[in-house]
Amino acid sequence: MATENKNLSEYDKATIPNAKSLRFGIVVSEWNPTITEGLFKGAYDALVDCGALPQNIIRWDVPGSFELVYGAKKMLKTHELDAIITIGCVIQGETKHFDFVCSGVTQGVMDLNLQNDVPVIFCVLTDNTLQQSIDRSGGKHGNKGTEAAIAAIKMAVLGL
Ligand SMILES: Nc1c(NC[C@H](O)[C@H](O)[C@H](O)CO)[nH]c(=O)[nH]c1=O
Ligand SMILES: CC(=O)[C@@H](O)COP(=O)(O)O
Repeated sequence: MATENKNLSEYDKATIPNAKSLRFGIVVSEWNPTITEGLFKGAYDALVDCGALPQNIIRWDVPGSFELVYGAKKMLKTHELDAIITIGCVIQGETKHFDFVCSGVTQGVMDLNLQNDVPVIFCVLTDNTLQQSIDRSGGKHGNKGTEAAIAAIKMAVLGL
């Protein structure tokens, strides 16, 4: 199902574990800040709506999506967390740089999940246009940050 057929912000709290005892890290890319701030708000608000305590949500900012992986790796080493959300917005430009940034952050986040016991959630938009990013960060398709927060809660308690 494509995003256009699913609202990213919809969730049923009755199906979400209470997050009051969970600790979250959120690493946010500074590229396309209007978009990434919208994604962060979606994630933060959903975590709190599901019971997470503000003092248990740590935010670090990094220059771009390519740095999300190092930021999450360093956060894992310095904090005891139950899940990390990486937030970025990569928009196609004139060159192939888009391809390498997207593949790098995608593989890097996957590697962190394979190498550690803390789930790292991939909340990185990889869009063709700014409008697609607007639509997925609180626009007509909802907010991928909200979706990422729900994934973070579910993965934090997986197997418990
Ligand atoms: N073009 C975008 C970038 N590019 C910057 C890289 O992420 C990285 O910071 C740089 O190559 C230095 O290592 N980053 C985004 O997050 N979004 C873009 O659209
Ligand atoms: C994803 C990028 O790095 C890209 O937006 C940069 O734009 P360009 O490919 O025109 O240099």
